[in-house]
Amino acid sequence: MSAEIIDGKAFAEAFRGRLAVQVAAFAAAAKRAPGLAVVLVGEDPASAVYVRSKGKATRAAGMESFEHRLPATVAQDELLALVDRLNADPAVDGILVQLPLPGHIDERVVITRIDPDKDVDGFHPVNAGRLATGLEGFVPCTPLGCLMLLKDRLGDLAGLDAVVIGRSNIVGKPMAQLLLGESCTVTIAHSKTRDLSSVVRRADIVVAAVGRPRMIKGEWIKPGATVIDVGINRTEDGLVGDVDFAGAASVAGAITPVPGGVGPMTIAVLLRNTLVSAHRRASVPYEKGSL
Ligand SMILES: Nc1nc(=O)c2c([nH]1)NC[C@@H]1CN(c3ccc(C(=O)N[C@@H](CCC(=O)O)C(=O)O)cc3)C=[N+]21
Ligand SMILES: [Mg+2]
Repeated sequence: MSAEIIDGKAFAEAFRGRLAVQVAAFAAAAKRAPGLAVVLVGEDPASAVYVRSKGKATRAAGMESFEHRLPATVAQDELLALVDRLNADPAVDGILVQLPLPGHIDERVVITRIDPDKDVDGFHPVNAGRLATGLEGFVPCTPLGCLMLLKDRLGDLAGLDAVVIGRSNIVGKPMAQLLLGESCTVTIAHSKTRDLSSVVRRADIVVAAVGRPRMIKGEWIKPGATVIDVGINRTEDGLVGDVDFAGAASVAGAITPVPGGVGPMTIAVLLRNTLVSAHRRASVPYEKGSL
């Protein structure tokens, strides 16, 4: 084992500590705390765990957490009506509707109903368009968390070869946009990519977001590369990533573990996006780059 282990959990904790200070400064200026509304539909146990830990982290940072639980059988119109109320609520700076939603609900319709300026997940097409065209908006939490870890380790990313494996709207596509914005040479690989091992082998930065346990092999990794594992796969041997960790750690320069890598960053960035939203909505200025 030669790779440095990137401690996302420690990084996220330190970041949340700095955020709490900035939340207090916002609250003093605006005479209110930033507010995050989280909507959970149904009783999926994994989703319930995430929503609970989001609520805890929100309160620990000094923000207000508004939690809404709806039964799995709720009508789409009822969910949309809740989104409308949250859009109109001045105490709510950020809205997160936990995905996946039950099969009878069209996720695109729900996401598109969220006010783009409260869409702290960055899933609304308006925010995807803003990211793609370099406008200010909200960037999805997981890819932004990955970028923070990469910049912390590598500094300037300009000119580096980056491969993103996975093309979802939530991780792969926004991750590729962010890396392009940092002037990386970006390749997006996916299930139809031919000779994936050769594509991965030329990368200085590998971001794995495919959702297949241990799919990315150590022999594919260029010696010294930085490997970011977004995978959260529940298997018989517990939680594992999309990367064969033991194999990759013997060749990579640095690698994120699962758990304790990208996951905790996702929640920290959610709080960060909510604080940014509060600043914008209350017209309280903040120092660029401080958040
Ligand atoms: N609208 C919406 N926004 C989301 O951001 C969203 C979502 N829906 N649906 C589900 C996924 C998943 N997700 C995670 C957040 C934190 C960890 C996390 O903190 N993981 C820890 C512990 C994991 C564990 O022990 O289960 C770790 O990786 O170390 C993981 C996954 C956010 N998601
Ligand atoms: Mg659905």
